[in-house]
Parts: sequence; C-alpha cells; structure tokens
Amino acid sequence: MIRFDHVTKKYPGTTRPALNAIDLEILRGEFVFLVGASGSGKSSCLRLVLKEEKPSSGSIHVLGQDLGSISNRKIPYFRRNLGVVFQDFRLLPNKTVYDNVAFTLQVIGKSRGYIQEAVPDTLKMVGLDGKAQRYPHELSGGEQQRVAIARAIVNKPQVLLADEPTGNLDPTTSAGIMTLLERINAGGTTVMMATHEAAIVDQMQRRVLELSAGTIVRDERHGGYATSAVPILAVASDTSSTPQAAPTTGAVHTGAVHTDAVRTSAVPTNAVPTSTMSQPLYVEPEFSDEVTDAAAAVTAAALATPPAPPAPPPAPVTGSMIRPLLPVSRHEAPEQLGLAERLGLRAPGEKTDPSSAQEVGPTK
Ligand SMILES: Nc1ncnc2c1ncn2[C@@H]1O[C@H](COP(=O)(O)OP(=O)(O)OP(=O)(O)O)[C@@H](O)[C@H]1O
Repeated sequence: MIRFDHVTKKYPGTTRPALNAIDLEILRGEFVFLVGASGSGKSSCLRLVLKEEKPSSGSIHVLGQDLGSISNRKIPYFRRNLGVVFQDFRLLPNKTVYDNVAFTLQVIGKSRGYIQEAVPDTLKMVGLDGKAQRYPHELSGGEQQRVAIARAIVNKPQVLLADEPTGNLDPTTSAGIMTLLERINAGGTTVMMATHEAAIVDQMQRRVLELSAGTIVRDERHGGYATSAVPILAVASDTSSTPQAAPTTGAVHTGAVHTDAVRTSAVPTNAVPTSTMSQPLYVEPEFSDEVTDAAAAVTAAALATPPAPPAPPPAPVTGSMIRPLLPVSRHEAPEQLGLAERLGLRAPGEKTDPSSAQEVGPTK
C-alpha cells in the first residue's frame, strides 16, 4: 500500500538529510503512528507519501504506483485516493460545514445528486449532522477537526494521512477524534498519523514507527510512545500488498525495516468496507469540551477582524507537547497553492472556484 525503498530526503540548503535511507512498508488497513522528536522527519514522511515533496534518492510506491513516475499533471488524480487531516484543520472560514465538505467533491466534478447524498452521510458519521449550516467559527476545535475529517473521508480515500490531528485539542476532545479515526480505520482505510501525544499512542497500542534524526529506530507492532524492549528478527523480501495475518509479538527495529516484521495488524478482524460506513462513527466524549468551546469563541473574535493570512499557529490549549505545524508546501512550493491544490484535488494553475478565494488557514 505504501512502500519506501531506501528513501533519502535532503532539503536544499541543509547539511543533514531529513530522512536517511528509509525502508518501510505499510499494508492495507493498518493504523500506523509516526513518532519521534521534533525535526525527526515525521511530516517529511507524510509529505513524501502525498507527493508534496520528492525524495532525493530512493523510490516510493503508494497504492501500487511509483510516485516518481506520476507527472505533475496527474498528481491531483493520485491524491484523490488520499485524505489528509492537519493539526490546524484548514477549513474554509467563509463556507458552511456542509460546503466545506462538499467542496472536495465539487472540485473533482461529482454530481450534485451524489454530493447531496454523500455529504450528509459523512457528516452523520462524524457526529455533525445537526451542524451542517454552521460556519467553522461557530464550532468548537474538536468539531472543526471533525469537519476536516469529514472532508478528508467524504471521497472514501484508501489512505488517511493525519499530521498531529489532535495537536490543538484537549485530551477529552482528542479521545473522541482518535475513536473516530479508529473507526474509520476499522472500515478498511489505512491510517498514517504523526503525533507527539504519548497518551494516545500508549492507549491505542497500534503499530508505531519511531523516527530519530531521519532514521527509523523502532517499528513496533503494538507499541507505545516510548520504546518497549521487544526485539524482532523477522526478515522478508516479498513486498506484495496483500494483508497478512497479524503476528502477536511486538517488533523493534534499528536501521532498515524488515518487511515481515511490519506486516502487522493489516485489516482489523471487525473491518467493514468503507463504502458501507453510514452509521455514526463519532461518539460524544463523556465530558464537556469547555476548552474547545472557548477556542471557538476566540475563532469568532479573530474572524471579526479582516483576515490576515497566513494566520499564526493556534495557541496550545493543553499541557501536551505542541509545536507549530509547517504548511505542507511551505519550503518547496513553486507557487502559492490553494486548498484544492494542497489537498490534491486540483492541478496547480487549474481553473479555480471563485467562492473558495478566501484562503484556507487556521480557523482560530
Ligand atoms: N522544506 C524544508 N527545508 C529545509 N529543511 C526542512 C524542510 N522541511 C523540513 N526540514 C527539516 O527537515 C527535518 C525534518 O523535519 P520534519 O518537519 O519532517 O520533522 P517532524 O518530525 O515532522 O518535526 P515536528 O514534530 O516538529 O513536526 C528538520 O530538521 C527540518 O528542519
């Protein structure tokens, strides 16, 4: 499903590579956490999967396609198979919840009838069916992130990439988001999530890839945020994407990843096809979300003044480790990209929807 073969990424003007000879394979249906210190290469890894960046050497295959052979013109088509969620939500502030989600489908030319069915279904899944006509600033942080998730999954992507999706949320709200992502994954969607949230990783006990200075130093099948001392020796060279039965032991790597060792949870046993997901997947957290409600009020206040893009990173709302997220294409973007381009829904330079002219940005 996702394979890195000896991938090195060195950004122009830097002395040491952000990723150094990474070998990695993620199978269909897996839920994988990317952890590691700030600057260890997590976001670079996600950007390479999205083809936001090109490797300096090595090759990357996603969904059976060699990314090196996809022309720039074809990138939007490739990205339609991928959903992306960011720490700062990146909703369109001048569009309602419904329109934010519908936008994804409009850009790729889905019919009005399709959109009218798909959007309410997806909003129901993420627990927002009563809030379709609200604007982002009228939502809490957790709700805004659920809109972003709805937007990411409305096109039923095979892969969901999440770059610190809970980074701006309090622990209770984060738990709700993680349950939602877990259920999306149970529907068969492969999830790759970069995070600094130790509690979440420890709680979920999913596959953990730990990066350190651009190298994978741990690949653990049911891991926590910190290394557990369960070594693995398995080695295999077959790189087919057929899911395998999940072995039961943990896995720790230093250096290159051995593919057998990473054939892990694959499709969860209770998986249902993504296309059949129509039940609510989001469950309201037990406690009220005062912090994110307060954040929504801040958003509303901020939006009352003229927009000043790009907005600064949102202030931390919890005691957990939070750091600013780099805009995806900030360093190598040859041109300013809008939401549709960044989400891979439209080729750079393609005709734009004037109603989306107000740029995406943090909504608080
Ligand atoms: N466009 C760029 N140009 C130059 N250096 C970059 C660029 N993007 C990332 N880097 C560098 O590459 C390294 C890896 O960065 P990356 O953002 O992938 O790390 P990260 O693990 O996601 O960090 P964080 O947890 O802080 O988001 C860092 O040293 C960073 O400074």
